[in-house]
Amino acid sequence: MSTDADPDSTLLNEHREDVSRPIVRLFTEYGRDDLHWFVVGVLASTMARFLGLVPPIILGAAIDAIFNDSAAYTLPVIPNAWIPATETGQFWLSAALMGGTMALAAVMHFFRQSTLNLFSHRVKHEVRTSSYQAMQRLDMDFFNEMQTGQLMSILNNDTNRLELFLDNMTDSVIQLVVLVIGIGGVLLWINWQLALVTLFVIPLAALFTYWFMSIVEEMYADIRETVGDLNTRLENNLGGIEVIKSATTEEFEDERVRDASYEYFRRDWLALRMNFIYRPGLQILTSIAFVATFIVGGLWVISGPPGPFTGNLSIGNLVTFLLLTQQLVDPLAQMSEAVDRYEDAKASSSRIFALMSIPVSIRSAEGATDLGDVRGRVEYDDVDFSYGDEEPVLHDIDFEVEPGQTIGLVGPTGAGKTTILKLLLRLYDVDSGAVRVDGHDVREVTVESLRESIGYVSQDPFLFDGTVRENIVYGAFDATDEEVERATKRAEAHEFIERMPEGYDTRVGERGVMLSGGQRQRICIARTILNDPSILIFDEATSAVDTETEMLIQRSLDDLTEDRTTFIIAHRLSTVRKADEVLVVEDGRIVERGDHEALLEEDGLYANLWSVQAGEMDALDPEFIEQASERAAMGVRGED
Ligand SMILES: Nc1ncnc2c1ncn2[C@@H]1O[C@H](COP(=O)(O)OP(=O)(O)OP(=O)(O)O)[C@@H](O)[C@H]1O
Repeated sequence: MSTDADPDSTLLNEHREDVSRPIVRLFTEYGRDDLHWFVVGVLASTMARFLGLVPPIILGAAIDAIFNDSAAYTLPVIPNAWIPATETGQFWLSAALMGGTMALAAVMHFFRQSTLNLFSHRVKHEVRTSSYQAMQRLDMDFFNEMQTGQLMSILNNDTNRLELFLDNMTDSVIQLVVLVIGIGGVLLWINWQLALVTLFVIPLAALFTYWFMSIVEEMYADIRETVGDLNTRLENNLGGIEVIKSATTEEFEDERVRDASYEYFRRDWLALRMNFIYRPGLQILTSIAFVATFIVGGLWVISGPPGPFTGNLSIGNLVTFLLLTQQLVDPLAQMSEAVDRYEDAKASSSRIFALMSIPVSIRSAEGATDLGDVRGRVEYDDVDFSYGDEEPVLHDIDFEVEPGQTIGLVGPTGAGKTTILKLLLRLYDVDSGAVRVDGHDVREVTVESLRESIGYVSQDPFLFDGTVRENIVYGAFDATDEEVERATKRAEAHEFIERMPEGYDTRVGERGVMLSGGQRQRICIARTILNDPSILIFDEATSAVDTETEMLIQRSLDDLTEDRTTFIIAHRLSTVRKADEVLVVEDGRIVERGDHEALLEEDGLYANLWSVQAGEMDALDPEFIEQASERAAMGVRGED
């Protein structure tokens, strides 16, 4: 995985552009199973909002009939026969109806909130687990390109944003739609002419919102990206805290974090500034509607219909109008938040769907069969390989290994040894040629059966946060205590584990930080032994243990490797001395091959490396010394 901040995660962006209607997909693909909760929530929310319209209507009727005595007491829906004849009766009916609808609205709000929250949390859970599943299956090329922080930001921040959106946005939209339709309907029914004065703001608010949305959409996508960059920087620094402290680069890192954080602040601020215009803008529009209704309605009540208006308007009607207009302010003002959340959620879900749509090229082919019992014959047939679009790293790799043989791979750093064996695990596919196991091209068998048959101890042993035991049984979860102990004894790990404060139950810390490099390696070797694979790969697996412990590990591994194909990558040549064949890799090619004795006789690169390690500096070929310093100067493979 890329550990340095590459601000432009092009791979994700390319796919993001192809994602269409992400919000619809959110509902159809992830909300489907819980849609009933959503429907209940929508109904409860709609009911609650409609019930909220009732008290102003009752109040208007009560003012005209009871307090002003200017009209008969009538209510929509309630039959006149049910209405008491006395003013006192009408008064108490009004109080009961207003109290009743408010209480019922509160119950509806309870259902609205609990069901919509349940729906949104479930969708969030589904989206998070699906995006993790999809991500885990992506090719290694993807992890090489993507920043860890970007990925964490998708799995965490983006899914959280969806929840926020589903929680609040649905409700805000319902509130807006119901209130606009409900209030609009009631106002038009009471007095359609005054209603036009009140409702003229609605299309203006819609236009204003459309304009706002078109501007902020890109801004939100930008913000999400900078959050990812900031996360990457923070994660890098926390992971490399030892390097920072020992190199005393705290100030340099302060500066880099400040830069990343400032970039986030800057883009966030740009979007916020738009909000500063949008929110007051909407507020002004709704206030204009309120004041216009008050002026026109007030004049109407005082001295009859003003200007082009006709007909009557009672005080009760005006009070209902003003109360309902006031109710319009809230949802319209909240619309900005809803739009914010919508844009946010759209950017987040398009990132999530983009991640899910990245094609996986390393997967089991259609109709691929399992490898079955592996004998361990391995064949590299004229293999060429390059990482992504970069320069080729391996050229014409061609060798065969018989079942049970032990093969050593040696050569300068960056020569391509690890890469050769990553092709056997099919972490990458060859550019040309083929890698075969027991005669089967690795691309034609299922990836699972291939990888299950291979045990890989990498040069960078990774332990999960958890106990020693949990790390050892990783992949062989049913192993018994006896089996675990047998494996750790073979890996020369049992004794040091026993000496730890809580033995096998000692926690190893994040990435195994509480253990030494050599202890981590031995635990990883034990894990591999326990998984009992047919083919073993030790990539610098004992580089961090002292020579004495390495000798002990090798001795106890001898019977393990005796009848299984084993690859050992080592810089310490004594590690591969007993190998059936040693492949000497230089600059992506196999330049020498043979057993230890034969290679010494050849007097080439291997013989020179051996002399270096044996301390026989005088025996070194001057040409070798010259080439070695060229390689060291270039840092890697000795490319020209
Ligand atoms: N994921 C990657 N993306 C791009 N290039 C890579 C990647 N991994 C390795 N390389 C490059 O491929 C070349 C071979 O690397 P590889 O790790 O196979 O060498 P190696 O012989 O195992 O080195 P070492 O002995 O230091 O472990 C190097 O030049 C390295 O920079």
